[in-house]
Amino acid sequence: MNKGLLIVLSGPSGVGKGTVCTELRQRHKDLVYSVSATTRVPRAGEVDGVNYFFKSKDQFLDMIARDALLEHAEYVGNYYGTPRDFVERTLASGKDIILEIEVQGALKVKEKFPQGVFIFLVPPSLDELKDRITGRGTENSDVIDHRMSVAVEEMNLIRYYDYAVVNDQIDSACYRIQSIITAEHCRKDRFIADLETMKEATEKA
Ligand SMILES: Nc1ncnc2c1ncn2[C@@H]1O[C@H](COP(=O)(O)OP(=O)(O)OP(=O)(O)O)[C@@H](O)[C@H]1O
Ligand SMILES: Nc1nc2c(ncn2[C@@H]2O[C@H](COP(=O)(O)O)[C@@H](O)[C@H]2O)c(=O)[nH]1
Repeated sequence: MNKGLLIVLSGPSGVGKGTVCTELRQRHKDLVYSVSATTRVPRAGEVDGVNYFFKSKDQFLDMIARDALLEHAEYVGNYYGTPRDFVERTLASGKDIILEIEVQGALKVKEKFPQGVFIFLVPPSLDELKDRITGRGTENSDVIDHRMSVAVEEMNLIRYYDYAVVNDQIDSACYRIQSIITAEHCRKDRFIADLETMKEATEKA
C-alpha cells in the first residue's frame, strides 16, 4: 500500500493558512490534521489538543530532548513544533496528513521528507496581509509589527517550495490546493513503488 502524502502548508502569519486548512478539512474528511505543540498562550476559544497542545517551556524542551518532534522552531518569542509519532503513524496507515507550520520548520521537514508536498500560501499583497492579521484581532500592535517583518523575510524563501498558491479567495485557494493534492496522488513514482511491492509479493508466493 502506498504511504499517505505529507502536505506542508506554510506562509506568513495572517495569510490564511488556518482558514484554508479548516475549509480543506471540511471538503476532505479523510485529510488528517497535525496538531502542533506550542509554548504560546491559548487565544480565546482555543482548545488544548484541538488547536494546539499547549506546553510550558520546560515541557517543550523535554519533547525536543526526547526527539518527540519532527521539527520545531522559535517564532516571534514562542516555540512551535510538530509531534513526530502522530505524523509517522498517519503516513504509514496510508492517510494524507497536513501540517500548517511556519517557514523555518517547513524547511526542516523538507530535509527529512523531501518527498513531501510543500505549498506556500501567498497573500494578494503585504497591505492585505497586514489588514488580515490586524482584522483577526488576536495580537497587539508590537506583535503584529514583528510578524510583518518576519513575513517579508519568509516571502524570500518561496523558492524552496514546490507550489505557490495565492490566497485571494478562500474557495479559489482551496480549489488550487485540492488540484495539487490530486496531481500528487497521480505521480508515477508512487505507482512504481507499488509495482515493486507487488512484484516482491508475487516472487515470494
Ligand atoms: N481569502 C481570504 N480573504 C479575506 N480574509 C481572509 C482570507 N483568508 C483568511 N482570511 C482572514 O485573515 C485572518 C487570518 O487568517 P488565519 O488566522 O487563517 O491566518 P494564518 O495564516 O493561519 O495565521 P497564523 O499563521 O498567524 O496562525 C482571519 O481573520 C481570516 O478570517
Ligand atoms: N515550525 C512550526 N510552526 C508552526 C507550528 N504550528 C504552528 N506554526 C506556525 O507558527 C506561526 C504562529 O502561529 P500562531 O498560532 O501563534 O498564529 C504560524 O505561522 C503557524 O503556522 C509547528 O508545529 N511548527
